[in-house]
Amino acid sequence: MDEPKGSFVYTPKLKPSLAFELCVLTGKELDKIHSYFLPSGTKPKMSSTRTILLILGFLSTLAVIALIAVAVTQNQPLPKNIKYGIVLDAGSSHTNLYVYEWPAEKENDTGVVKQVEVCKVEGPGISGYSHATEKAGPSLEQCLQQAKEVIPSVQHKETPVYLGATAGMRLLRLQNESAADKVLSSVGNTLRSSPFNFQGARIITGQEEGAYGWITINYLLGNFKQVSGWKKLLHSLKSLSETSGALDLGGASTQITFVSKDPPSESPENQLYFRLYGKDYQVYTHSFLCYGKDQALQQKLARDLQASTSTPTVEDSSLPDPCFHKGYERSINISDFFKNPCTSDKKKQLPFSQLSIKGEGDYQKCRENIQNLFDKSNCPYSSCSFNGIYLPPLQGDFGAFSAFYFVMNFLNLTSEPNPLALNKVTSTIESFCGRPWQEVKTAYHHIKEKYLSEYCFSGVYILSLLENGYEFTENNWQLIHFLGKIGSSDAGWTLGYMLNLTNMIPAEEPAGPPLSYGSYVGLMVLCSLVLVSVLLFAWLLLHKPKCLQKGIV
Ligand SMILES: Nc1ccn([C@@H]2O[C@H](COP(=O)(O)OP(=O)(O)OP(=O)(O)O)[C@@H](O)[C@H]2O)c(=O)n1
Ligand SMILES: [Ca+2]
Repeated sequence: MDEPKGSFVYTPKLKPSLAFELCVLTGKELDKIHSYFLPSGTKPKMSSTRTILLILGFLSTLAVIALIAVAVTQNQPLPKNIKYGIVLDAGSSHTNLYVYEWPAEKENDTGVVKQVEVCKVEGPGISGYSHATEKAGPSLEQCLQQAKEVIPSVQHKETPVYLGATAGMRLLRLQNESAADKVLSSVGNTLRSSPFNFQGARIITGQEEGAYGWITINYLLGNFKQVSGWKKLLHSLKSLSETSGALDLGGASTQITFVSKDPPSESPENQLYFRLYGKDYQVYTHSFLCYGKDQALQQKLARDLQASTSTPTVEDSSLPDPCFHKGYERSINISDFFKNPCTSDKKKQLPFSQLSIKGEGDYQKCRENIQNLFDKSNCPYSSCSFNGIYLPPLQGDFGAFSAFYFVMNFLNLTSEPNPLALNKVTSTIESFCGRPWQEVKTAYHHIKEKYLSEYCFSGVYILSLLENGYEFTENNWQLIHFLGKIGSSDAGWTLGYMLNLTNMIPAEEPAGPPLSYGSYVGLMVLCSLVLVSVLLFAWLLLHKPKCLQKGIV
């Protein structure tokens, strides 16, 4: 087709509206179209109103496109400015270093901080350096080096580093305060001389350990999420169990933390009050020192020794133990054994310095044996867990982590999303304990002997702690979820500790834009589409194509 000439210059952009009219072309209409292309000087037949409308329509479409383009580009999230934080979990059995990262501009949102690195420090926990306190700090060097490689060097100086020590150091402080101080000062010196921003090395309380574990899992599960509009209404209708309880089992202590319904606490030392993202939480927590799985075993052995000193077996320095596999033997140094505050009250003069433990692999006897660790004889409150410690009625779901997870995961008992029934868990542990040590060792040769030899004891201990100690039953057992990680982050107290110390959890809901970025763009697109449709409709009304007039289409 020849290029149209003349004063009415054909604009290709008008083509779509013309094409629309070409639905039914009569001879008369073709003439009309031809008239658009008449040379200059020839008066086009199209009315001036229609021309104006066409131009207006075209301009509006352009405006809408421009509007969307501007909205999308102008409100694009800024390139990520990442911040980092380091927490060292100085546990009784070992130290872990965690590196967390989060986008700087979203500091107060929920669920934005995630773990990007974990480094297991070689050797024992820092409380294990009580005889060589100056070596505690240097033991952390290798993991600090790893953190230096993960975090960009320009950000080293601004990256906070915290060390929190738990039950191992609480015990060392009870046993030898000056050794505990020296260990803390050694690790403090090492961290101070690292390129990071040292924020302190201290022994955290059992209450803090419980509280920060609870904050960690609820933060990671998104239970503190800020909600608005109709979701807020739904949220307020939900029951109190919108947070998950936290069960933490370490080597030296264990913690239980959950939102309790009972308003006035009978035992104020177990009660914590939080205001997080504009919501109040009344949280029950308790930490049992000496009830971590390593110390519980020490307590059990001390009791067994005490009970059997009069029996001839102990004279030949060997002690049968139903919680170890048949054929397993372990030797224990008696003088070290009773220095521990968890066993010192059971101290006995024994005619030998080494005790040999001989496994029997008997679940029932082991269970009865362990049950004695939980004294249920006196309770000064309306309800107790054990040893006269207040426990309100259990409430909602629980996340069970650390050694709860390590042990249950080894025994294949962490099934999610459908947790196993209590009788299945019991029978699995019972049959595992009944397997001879040689068979277990061969089947799991890749697992450290220290861990492997104790999974029978630990499995029975976990059952006893949850069933006898906290009184979980077959009815609420499946509310316990054994979890190691949530997303990429380990479940534990460290994340909650850092969130708190960096003020990343606000008490009040931060004022944010009423709409999220996605909803904003969506709304813009919708409004624009409505506008275009209205314009198109108006144009159609004023310029009815023949096909519509005749009802052909
Ligand atoms: N794969 C693993 C890893 C650890 N463990 C055991 O789990 C316990 C340690 O649990 P952890 O939560 O790391 O305890 P700590 O933090 O060291 O101790 P605490 O919190 O009491 O200070 C130890 O008995 C350790 O032998 C295990 O059985 N299997
Ligand atoms: Ca721990």
